[in-house]
Amino acid sequence: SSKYVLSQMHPMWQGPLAVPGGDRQSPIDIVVRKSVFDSQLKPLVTDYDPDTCQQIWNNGYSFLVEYDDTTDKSTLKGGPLRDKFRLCQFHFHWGESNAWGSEHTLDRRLFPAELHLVHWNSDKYSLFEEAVMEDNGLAVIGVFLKVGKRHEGLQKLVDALPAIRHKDSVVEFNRFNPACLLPANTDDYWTYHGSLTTPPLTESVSWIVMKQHIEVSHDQLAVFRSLLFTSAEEEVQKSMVNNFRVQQPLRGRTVRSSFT
Ligand SMILES: NS(=O)(=O)c1ccc(NC(=O)NCCO)cc1
Ligand SMILES: [Zn+2]
Repeated sequence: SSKYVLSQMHPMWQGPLAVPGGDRQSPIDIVVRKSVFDSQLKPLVTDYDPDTCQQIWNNGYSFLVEYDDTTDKSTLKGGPLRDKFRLCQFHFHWGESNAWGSEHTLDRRLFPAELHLVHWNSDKYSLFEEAVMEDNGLAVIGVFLKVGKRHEGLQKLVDALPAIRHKDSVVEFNRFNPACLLPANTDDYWTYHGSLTTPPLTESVSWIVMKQHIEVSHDQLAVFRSLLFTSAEEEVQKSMVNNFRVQQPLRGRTVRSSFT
């Protein structure tokens, strides 16, 4: 209806936000031929307990599926990581069209969306809020989405989205195993040191970007775009689209690959 202003550029995304001394900002363009194979990189080991899934909510930037991270029940280790990391939430970034939407790019190639599984170092810290301030306090797995066949595992999440259309809406969400959103091959990835891609943009993230994408249907992605940036009370509603940050300078960082 006319009440909904389509794909208003959300103020937060206009241009790269300068971060004082920000020389390891994310996202970046991964120049595949410039990535360096590192034989020391191990396969990722994820061990997610679907019973730790708690709620799904619209935080005004994306929608988050939050996990109980008070114990080591849903964890990530291996890969480039020395410690054990606890899953706290996952979310996505997407465009208003299938032509763009991802945060990272591969040789400048944009994907329609990108999944982020957010973990914090539970060997060293006792809370996300502590870990987010520390070098390598966080580990985020990035998975590219392409439009194709319907993703059966995603559908349970898609069906919950109409209930959290507006900013700050929350619904209970249980028994979802995020492993179903990982690609078949999780041995091949790129990794680099970077930052959160939304405020506070802290430079505490070991990024692990999967080489293999997952496929979701056009209709499933359209439901992501039916979410709103705005709360129910606001006069003008803004479609939640283009919630990605622009690529940031590499500043001499090396992107390592786990595969040749
Ligand atoms: N897009 S991103 O870099 O993966 C990212 C992850 C977590 C956050 N912040 C966060 O998780 N805050 C506290 C609990 O939600 C912000 C950005
Ligand atoms: Zn993200």
